[in-house]
Amino acid sequence: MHLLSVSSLYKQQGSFALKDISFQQSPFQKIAIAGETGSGKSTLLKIIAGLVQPDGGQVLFEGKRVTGPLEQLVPGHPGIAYLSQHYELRNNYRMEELLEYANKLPEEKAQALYRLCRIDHLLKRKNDQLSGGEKQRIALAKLLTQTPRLLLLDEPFSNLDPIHKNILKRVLEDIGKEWQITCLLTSHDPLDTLSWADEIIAMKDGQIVQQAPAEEIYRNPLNDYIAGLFGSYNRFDKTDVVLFPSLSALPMNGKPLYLRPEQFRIVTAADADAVKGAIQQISFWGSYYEIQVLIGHKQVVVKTMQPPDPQQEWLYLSL
Ligand SMILES: Nc1ncnc2c1ncn2[C@@H]1O[C@H](COP(=O)(O)OP(=O)(O)OP(=O)(O)O)[C@@H](O)[C@H]1O
Repeated sequence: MHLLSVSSLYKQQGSFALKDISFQQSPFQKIAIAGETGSGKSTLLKIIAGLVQPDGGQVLFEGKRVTGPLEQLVPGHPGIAYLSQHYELRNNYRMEELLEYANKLPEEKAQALYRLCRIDHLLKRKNDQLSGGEKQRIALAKLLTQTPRLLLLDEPFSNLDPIHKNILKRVLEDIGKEWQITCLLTSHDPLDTLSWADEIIAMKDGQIVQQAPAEEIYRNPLNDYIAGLFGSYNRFDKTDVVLFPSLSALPMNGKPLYLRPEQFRIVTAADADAVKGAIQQISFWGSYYEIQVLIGHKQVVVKTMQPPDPQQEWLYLSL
C-alpha cells in the first residue's frame, strides 16, 4: 500500500492555481519536488500536511483522508511533520529546554535522535548562539521527537552553506535508514536533490510537468524548462544533425535531444567523428571547466577536467 496518495489536488490562491496534482509515495521512498520559485511547491506540501485547505481533490495518508484546517480544530496530522522554510525557535530558552518540552521519546532514544541530527553538542546553547544550519537541525529534531511517519521539508537546503548542506544531507540519509521515516522535500535547486531522491517531481505554474527517477529526469528531460532546472544543457533539433553528424545515431523520434556538457569528448582532428568548433569562453568551476564552443551557428557547452591551451582557438568534439 502507498503511504501517501495525492489525487487531483486543486487550489486557487489569488491568480495562482495548483492544478490536478496526483502522485503516490511508497514507504521509505525518497521524493523531491523540484521547480522554480512560485511553481506551487510549498502550497502542495502544506496541503499534504493538512495546513492548507484544498479546493478539490484529496490526500490519503496510510489510507485515510488528511483533513484540512477548515475541518478540524488543530490543523495538521499527528503522523505528518512539516518543516517550514520559516520555522521559529523560541528565544531565551536553552535548546535542551525547548526539546524536552516537545519530546515524546524515552530519554535514551531522544539522545540518539539529537546525535543523529548532529545537535548533541548544541543543547546548552540559546537561539542567538546558533547558526542558521544549526537552528534548522534543532527544529528538525524537535519535529522528529513527535515520532512522525512522514517528514515534509520545505526548501531545507536553501540558505545553507556547503558544509551545513552536507551535514543535513547526511542527517536526512540517517533519518530514512535508522528511523524509518519517509521524506518528501522541495527544492528550487534540484542539483541538491539528485544524489538523494529516488524520484523527482518537477513542477511549473502549479502543475506537474515531469515525474521520473533522478537519473532519468536528468538525462531525458521533457523540455527546456526541466533540462535547465538540472544545470547546463545542449538542445539539438533534427536540423542540427548537419552540424554534428554523429547525432544521427541517437534516437530523436521527432523530439529535441538534450545532451549534458559532460556527454561530449574533446578529441583530436584525427578522430573519425571529430567536429571542429571555435572556443568562445572557458570558465573554471572548481572540479571541472566549462567551455562554450561555437559549431557553425550553434553554441555548445562542454565540460572537461583538462582545459585547452589558453592560446588555442579551436577544438574538436565527439559524442
Ligand atoms: N496565501 C496566499 N494567498 C495568495 N497567493 C499565495 C498565497 N500563498 C502563496 N501564494 C502564491 O501562490 C504561488 C505559489 O506559491 P508557493 O509558495 O507554493 O510556491 P513555491 O514553488 O513554493 O515557491 P518558493 O520556492 O519561492 O517557496 C505564488 O505565486 C505565491 O505568490
